[in-house]
Amino acid sequence: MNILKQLALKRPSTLFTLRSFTSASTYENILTDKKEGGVGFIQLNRPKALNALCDGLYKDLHSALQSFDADPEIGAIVITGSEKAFAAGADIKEMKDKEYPQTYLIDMLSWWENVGKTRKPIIGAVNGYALGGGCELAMMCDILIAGKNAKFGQPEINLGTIPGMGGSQRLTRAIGKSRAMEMILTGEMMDAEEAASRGLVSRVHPTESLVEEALKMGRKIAAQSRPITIMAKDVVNQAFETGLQDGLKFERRVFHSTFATNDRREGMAAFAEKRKANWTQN
Ligand SMILES: CCC/C=C/C(=O)SCCNC(=O)CCNC(=O)[C@H](O)C(C)(C)COP(=O)([O-])OP(=O)([O-])OC[C@H]1O[C@@H](n2cnc3c(N)ncnc32)[C@H](O)[C@@H]1OP(=O)([O-])[O-]
Repeated sequence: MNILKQLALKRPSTLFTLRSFTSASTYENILTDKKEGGVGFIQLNRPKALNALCDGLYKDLHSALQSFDADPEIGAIVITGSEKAFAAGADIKEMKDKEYPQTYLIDMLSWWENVGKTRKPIIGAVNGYALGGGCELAMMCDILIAGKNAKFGQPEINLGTIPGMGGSQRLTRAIGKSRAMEMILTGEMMDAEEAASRGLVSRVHPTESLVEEALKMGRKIAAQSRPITIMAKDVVNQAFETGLQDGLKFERRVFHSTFATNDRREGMAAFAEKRKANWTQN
């Protein structure tokens, strides 16, 4: 492991205090950059395997997410792949020889849930294939937008297995039981327009401009108060993860807690004084 990568793993924020480091990216399976306006950018980068999600890619992604989460200059994160593939699934070649006891013992794939523990909002920008684990990774993002050529699918059934990174749960919640069941049992793909019409993605853009649109959305989010943004993300996630009464109670408590922040005071004062809010992030 080179020295820069060791540093990044030991002290996650060290490398991310630079303004931009596209060319200085220290990861093997992803490219990272700090974009203007406080947006952390992550591009999955295993072109020869259509960004299949090998263990090394997970480690890189997790490390980059932790670094951006810890970086006070970053307010939102964009994850994308290539124009051909967001990610074509878990790495089939890496897992084909595994046996049951081993998968159970290490709770294989459970570590991917760490992506959902990222506190800052993640925008997933999907062009091309988002299949199996790729579709599941996309669904771990907080906002999902798609290029016109995006194709979502859970084709594990064709491999004699089932989704293992949350697909059966998140897809069903996102598009309803019947269509999720159809996709998971037939392995067939869904195109971008249908994904938008069913609420799996919030917008569809031309393939070539998708990343710029994601960055634009990221800049808009990053311009808001950081603590309030994280609170807002938390309450929306509760709607996805709990029943209505629990969710309502949680939302109300977090709403009350915004009154403990200066940014809430500033936001309302700025409105009343007809000026732009000056966030102090506390
Ligand atoms: C455990 C439970 C959870 C399981 C979750 C899963 O995600 S299961 C997975 C669910 N996903 C699937 O079942 C989808 C599997 N993939 C496909 O069906 C097709 O690749 C395609 C339709 C996406 C594109 O077809 P295309 O003709 O345009 O392209 P191409 O096919 O020529 O691929 C180029 C190279 O990429 C390689 N590679 C691609 N995907 C994977 C992968 N997941 N892994 C490893 N490698 C992969 C491919 O082997 C080839 O390498 P080679 O031979 O040059 O060394």
